[in-house]
Amino acid sequence: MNIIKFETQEALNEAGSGIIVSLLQTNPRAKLGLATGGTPVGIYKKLVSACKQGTVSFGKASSFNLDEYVGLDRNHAASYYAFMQEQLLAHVDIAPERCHIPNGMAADLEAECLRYETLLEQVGQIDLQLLGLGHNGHIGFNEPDGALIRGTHVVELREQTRAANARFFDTPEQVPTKAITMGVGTILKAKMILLVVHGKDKAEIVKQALQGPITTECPASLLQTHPNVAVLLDAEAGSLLS
Ligand SMILES: O=P(O)(O)OC[C@H]1O[C@](O)(CO)[C@@H](O)[C@@H]1O
Repeated sequence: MNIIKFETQEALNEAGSGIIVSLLQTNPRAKLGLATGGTPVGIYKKLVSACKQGTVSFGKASSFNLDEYVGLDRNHAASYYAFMQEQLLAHVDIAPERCHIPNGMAADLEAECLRYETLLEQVGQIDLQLLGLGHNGHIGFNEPDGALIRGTHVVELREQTRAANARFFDTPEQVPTKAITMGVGTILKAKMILLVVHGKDKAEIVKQALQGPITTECPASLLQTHPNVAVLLDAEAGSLLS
């Protein structure tokens, strides 16, 4: 694992977007695994600027999001579909038909998980998977558990996760109780993983994930088994690392 600490958010976002820009410059057809949540927003802003300035094009790239809430229409402001449009996809030159996200409104959720996992298998390896980190060590929406499901599946969200994401909804009760997520097995298939973490409130889980035992009770700790992971931390998130 290549762990890099940054003094400022600005420097972290510059480095994160720089990695993605370099990838697209060398491989314009790159398959990008994208994440939601507060963490990648600054990186997405930099990518939008780079695209507007002509430094990079997403014209031949494709994107595959990690997860989506169950039961939230894509037009709902807090859906991950809407989030991705607002933060990145509507502002860069990516072809809409090459942007993929699970459909949390599918009548048959199991069939939707199978469709998404099959799509990922058919397109081949994701070139770069961007990840944030949940306070309990979740990646995508893979919550800590005695065992993890390898592929794309429906997950019951932990109360801690719902509470953390309540800031994106009008009331905490509106946060869905379920989501569709790529599995940790799906995530680990990517050629490269870029894990980004901010803030003091994640310092302890960063230490557990990167330097603690590899356990399904901290899904992010399984990233230790991947051969090509870059971790970008702000000074606070990295403050407990030895
Ligand atoms: O970046 P945030 O908002 O702290 O969220 C961390 C992680 O939690 C999720 O939002 C899911 O709860 C992920 O999508 C994200 O990577």
